[in-house]
Amino acid sequence: MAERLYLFDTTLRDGAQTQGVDFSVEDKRTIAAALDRLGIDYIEGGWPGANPTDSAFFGAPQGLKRGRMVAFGMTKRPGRSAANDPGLAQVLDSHSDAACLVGKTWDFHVDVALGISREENRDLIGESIAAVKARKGEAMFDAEHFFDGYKANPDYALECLAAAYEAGARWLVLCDTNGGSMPHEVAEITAVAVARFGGDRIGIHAHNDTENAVANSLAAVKAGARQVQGTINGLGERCGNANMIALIPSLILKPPFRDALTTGISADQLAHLTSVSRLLDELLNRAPNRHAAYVGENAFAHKGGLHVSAVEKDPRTYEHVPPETVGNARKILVSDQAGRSNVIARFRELDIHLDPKDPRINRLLDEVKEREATGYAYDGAEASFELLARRALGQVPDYFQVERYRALVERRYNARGQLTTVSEAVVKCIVDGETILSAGEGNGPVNALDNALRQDLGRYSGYLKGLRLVDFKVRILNGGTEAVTRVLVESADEAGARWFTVGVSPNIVEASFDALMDSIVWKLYRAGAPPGRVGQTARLAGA
Ligand SMILES: CC(=O)SCCNC(=O)CCNC(=O)[C@H](O)C(C)(C)COP(=O)(O)OP(=O)(O)OC[C@H]1O[C@@H](n2cnc3c(N)ncnc32)[C@H](O)[C@@H]1OP(=O)(O)O
Ligand SMILES: CC(=O)C(=O)O
Repeated sequence: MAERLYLFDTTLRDGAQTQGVDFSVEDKRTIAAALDRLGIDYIEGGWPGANPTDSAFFGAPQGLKRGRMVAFGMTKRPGRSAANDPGLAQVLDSHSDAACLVGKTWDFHVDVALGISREENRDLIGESIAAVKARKGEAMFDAEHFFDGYKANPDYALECLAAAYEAGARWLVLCDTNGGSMPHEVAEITAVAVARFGGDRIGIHAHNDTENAVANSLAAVKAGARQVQGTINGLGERCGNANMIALIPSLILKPPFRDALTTGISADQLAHLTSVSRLLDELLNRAPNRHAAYVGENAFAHKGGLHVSAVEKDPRTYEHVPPETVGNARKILVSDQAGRSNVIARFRELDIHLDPKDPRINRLLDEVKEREATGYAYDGAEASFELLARRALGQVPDYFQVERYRALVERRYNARGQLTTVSEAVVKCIVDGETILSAGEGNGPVNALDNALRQDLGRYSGYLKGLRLVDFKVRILNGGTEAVTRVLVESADEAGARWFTVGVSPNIVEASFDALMDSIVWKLYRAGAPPGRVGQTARLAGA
C-alpha cells in the first residue's frame, strides 16, 4: 500500500523573499488558486503581520477548494508569554487552516542571533507550538538550520524537535536554511529524525545554494520524510528553494517514489504543471526559463539530426517521460545540426505534407546550413524558418514591397538646452500598387523604422494592430572588419501568440529591419492576409 506524501508550497512566503519579487494581494490569490487546482496539499500564503500585503491576504478567507492555507510566523519573542506576543497573535488570528512557526535548532544561532539560553529557546518553541495547536488545530514547526544544527550539536537539535513534537506539532520540518548540505548528509540526518519521530511527522525544506535543493529533498523523502516543501520555479531567498516544478513530476513519475508514494496530484492535474510554471512567470513579468526541467521550452526540443531521426521512430529514444504528462510539448528544431528527419518532422508540425523523397527537402536543408554558416540561427527563430520553408514551396504571397528606407540618429541640444538623441525613419512601400511614404520617430533607429513601416500598410495595417515587439537581441558574430550582426526579434500579438525571427547583415539596422520584416510577413501569413494587388499611384502616409 502506497504511503501518502504531502506537498507544501511556499512560493507566497519563501518565494516572496526572492530579490525582485513583490506579490500583490491579487497575485497571491491568483497563485494560491492555481496551486489549489494543481492539487498542492498545503499553501503557505505569507506571514500575517509582517507587511500590509500579507495581513490583507490573511484578512479574509482565500477560498481554497481542497488545499490547506498555512500562515507562517516565528516562535514567540523571548521574555514574554505566547499569549502576550503581538506578532504571534497576528498569525493565530489570521484566516488560515494551519500555522507554521520557524524556530531555532542550531545552538550557534541561539547564542548569536537570539542571545538567550538554550533552555529558554527550547521552552519557547514548545510554548509557541502549543499555542498554535490550541488555536488552529494544525501546527507545524520549521526547524531552522536543522542540518547545520545537527552537525554542530545533534542532541540539542533533536531536543528542539522534541519540544515541538511534544507540544503537538503535526509536522517537524527539517530546514537546510543555508542550503549548504549535501544529499548524503540530508539522507543520513533525516533518517535519524524519521527513526525518532516517524516519517509521517517529518518534512523537508531545502535551499538551493549548492544547486542541490531538489536532490536534497528527494534524499529526504527517500529517507522517510513525508512532507516536502518547495516553490514554483524554485523562487526563494538567495539561490532559491527546492523547485516544486521539478520535484513534483520526479516524485510522481520516477521510481522508487512513483511506486511507494501517492500525492494529491492526479495525472490530469499533473498535465497542468507547465501552465502553472508559466503563470508565475507571467505574473512576475519574467521570461520563462527555456532550460527548465520538465516544463521549459527546450525540455523536449530535439536539435541533433541523430536524435530527431530516432525520436521519429519512437520518442522514448531521447525523452525520459512523455512531454504531455507535464503539459509540455515536443519540439523539433531545424538548424545546421539537422538532418532530413528534422525537416520532415518540422513540416508535419507546420501541416506541410511532402513526400519524404521530395528533392525540395534536401535543397531546403542545404539552404538552412549555408545560411547558418553566414550567421543565421534558425533553431531560435522558428517563424523565419517557416517563412524560408514556405517560400521554397511557393506558399508565401507577396503582400507589399519595401522600395527603400532611411534611418537617422541625431544628437542635439533641445530648446531647453538639454542634450537629447532623436531617431527618425522614412519607409517607402508599395502596397497594392500604391506607393506609400511613411515617417516615424522612436527611441532608436529600429524603433523609428518599425513605427514608420507599420504606420500605414494600406489594408494590411488592420492585420498588424495587436503586433508588439517583445524582445530584441543583438549578437556580433566574428570579430574585426568581417563582423556581421545577428538580430533576433521576439514578437507577440493580442491572442497570446509569440514568434521569433532573425536577420543577419554587417549593418545592425539592416539586420534588425530584416528580422522585423519577417515578423510582419509571418503575422500576415498566419492571419491569412490576401496577396497584394498590382497598380501604381503615390501618396504620403496619413494623406
Ligand atoms: C529562514 C527564514 O526564511 S525565516 C523567514 C524570514 N522572513 C522574513 O524575515 C520576512 C518577514 N520579516 C519581517 O517582516 C520582519 O523581520 C518582522 C516583522 C518579522 C520582524 O521585524 P522586527 O521586529 O523589526 O525585527 P528584525 O527583523 O529586525 O529582527 C528579528 C528579531 O526576531 C528575533 N528572532 C528571530 N528568529 C526568532 C525566532 N524564531 N523566535 C523568536 N525570535 C526570533 C531576532 O533575534 C530579532 O530580535 P531583536 O529585534 O531583539 O534583535
Ligand atoms: C524556514 C525557512 O524558510 C528556512 O529555514 O529556510
